[in-house]
Amino acid sequence: MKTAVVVFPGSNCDRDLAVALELITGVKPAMLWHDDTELPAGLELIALPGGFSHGDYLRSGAIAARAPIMREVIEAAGKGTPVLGICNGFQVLTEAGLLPGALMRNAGLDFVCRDVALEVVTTETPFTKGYQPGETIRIPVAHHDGNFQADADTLDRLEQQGQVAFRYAEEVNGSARQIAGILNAKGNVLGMMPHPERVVEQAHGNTDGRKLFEGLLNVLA
Ligand SMILES: NC(=O)CC[C@H](N)C(=O)O
Repeated sequence: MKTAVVVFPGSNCDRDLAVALELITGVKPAMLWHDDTELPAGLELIALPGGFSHGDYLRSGAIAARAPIMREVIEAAGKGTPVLGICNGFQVLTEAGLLPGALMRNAGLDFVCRDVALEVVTTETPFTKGYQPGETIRIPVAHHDGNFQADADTLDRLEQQGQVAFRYAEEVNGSARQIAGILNAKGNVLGMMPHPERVVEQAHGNTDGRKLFEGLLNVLA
């Protein structure tokens, strides 16, 4: 299984994501830098980590979305390569136009850093097939710009087409319709604010994030 983690100036969850991917695949991911201009051949997953790319200046993810490597990520996503964006990675994906909507400042204006309950809305995707439909899981969040917003037509479309992957089962940040993670129309790009890579082994206190990577990486029994 060939995976890659894209690192931007200010990313800070890249190592945790790399450790999770190596734990589950047994292979170290390629670590790509934002101004790289080529992807390694045969990638089966491109992962965009959390953090504060470019200090969250302008808007979170806006500058990173215009990095040279993102041209390649956009092209690969268009050809069907799975792309996973976590937290700042989700912000980058919306800013790059790979996912609709925007991540606004949290409704309470606070940085929210805690475990939250999530409903797995669809299991019909490579990212969520390791879960049971409607399952409630606990995954940590850590963000100040996690308030997902889109116009009503877009929100309706996301819901009707099965593009809502995760919903908060409690109030977290003011997100429209409690949306915590969405897919693109093709289903090969997932952005989510919670951090599954932070809960993949018992030492983390819970392993609810592990099934996301296992399902995605086809190592479920
Ligand atoms: N953990 C993260 O990725 C933080 C994301 C983002 N920069 C925010 O605080 O909104």
